[in-house]
Amino acid sequence: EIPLKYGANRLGKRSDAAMKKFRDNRLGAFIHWGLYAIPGGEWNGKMYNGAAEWLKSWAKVPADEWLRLMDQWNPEKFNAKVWAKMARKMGVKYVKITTKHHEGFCLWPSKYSNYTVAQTPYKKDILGELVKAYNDEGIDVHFYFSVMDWSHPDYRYDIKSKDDEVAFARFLEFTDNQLKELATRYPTVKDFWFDGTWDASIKKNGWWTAHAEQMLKDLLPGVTINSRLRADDYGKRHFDSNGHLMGDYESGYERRLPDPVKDLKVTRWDWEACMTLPENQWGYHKDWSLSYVKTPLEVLERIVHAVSMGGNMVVNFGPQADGDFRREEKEMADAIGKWMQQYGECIYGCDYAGWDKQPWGYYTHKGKEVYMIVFNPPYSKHLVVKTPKGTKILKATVTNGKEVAVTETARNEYNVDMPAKAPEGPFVIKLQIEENVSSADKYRDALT
Ligand SMILES: COc1ccc([C@@H]2N[C@@H](C)[C@@H](O)[C@H]2O)cc1
Repeated sequence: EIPLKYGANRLGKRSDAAMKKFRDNRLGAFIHWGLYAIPGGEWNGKMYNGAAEWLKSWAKVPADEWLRLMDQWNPEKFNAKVWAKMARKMGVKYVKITTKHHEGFCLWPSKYSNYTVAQTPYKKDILGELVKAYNDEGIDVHFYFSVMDWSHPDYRYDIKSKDDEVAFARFLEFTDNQLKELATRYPTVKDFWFDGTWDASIKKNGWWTAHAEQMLKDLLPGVTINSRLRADDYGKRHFDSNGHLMGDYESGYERRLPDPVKDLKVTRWDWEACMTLPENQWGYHKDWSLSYVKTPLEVLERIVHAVSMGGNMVVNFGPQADGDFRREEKEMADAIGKWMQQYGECIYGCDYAGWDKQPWGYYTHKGKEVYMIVFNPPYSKHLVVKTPKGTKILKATVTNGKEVAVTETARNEYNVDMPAKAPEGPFVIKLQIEENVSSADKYRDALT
């Protein structure tokens, strides 16, 4: 292996209680909220169909002009308790909040910046209100933090001169100060999800990313840090130059998921995916007709898909400038929450089952049970299940308790019957299994 000073500082999954809680949570929500919610994708009468939180970039708005949006920041409908109830009803176990996105506007009254809620008509500490409200509902809070900061004169995309070096060193100190401020003002925070770390300036300062991870872990024992923060001695990101995952979980699955057959390598480490409802929009965009908007069923399938491969899923919400949510997002939270109410046991605390993927849906696993989550019921009315060598199915029950017949059809192959009355939407069959059964079977392999 290549000797590294700033590579992975641990091999394999973390096994401590804090990481177990991160993993068992499984379902989270993202909140992307900042000045970008005010223009909502439109600038000087022109609608931009790129990500609304990137409007400053698309419309080439100078930082001082963009930050004047602060004068309009006064979300009169904002009520952290209402947000927290919506999250609880959706069944999310954690919420990731944009403390500061690329624009540099801080949802907390940072003393290291003039671009914070304290300098707006709203004045109050939005982040503090949200942390308390979510925690009061038993929901963990994670912080999204963008290292790239378009408001800061010392940010550099690359380091090409001594001046760049000096300015960027000041910028990294500013960033350290903000991170320490977040960790000390909000000590119940459970995770930092770094973004805006792809530029050459960061890749040339891999040491700092290792230092930032360690600094937060010293301040908040147990806190989790995403791989996207990290660059090693040679600028390699997420996985170091020896191929080892840096940080505590992989955070590369943004608006995409690993293939359930070809990408089974992801089951070897912890990972968390995040997704949007319209294709590109994380921040509030006033016109969702510009791209396809996923249905609750399509969101649900992505949640189950992630958990079936040992990952977490974070579903994004982009609140309006007034502090309320758009109708589509309220309906999404309701629909997902209803399903999680009935079938959440196949998500929370569950992991990859290690069984071959079948066309009817996904497996998850917890303790001695394997769950079948059926999205595509077959005309045959039989759900084909192939178990690993030595594993037998003892019993199959629909989560309402009714048993369904299980017929062994070949070695380690079964037909699990669809329930007589197929439920309206995706449903769950719970399998009781016995492992390491060594039984001589009546089957002969074909000689070919
Ligand atoms: C240049 O491509 C992107 C796309 C999205 C992002 C940010 N990551 C997501 C989690 C959102 O915060 C989005 O703004 C950054 C760069």
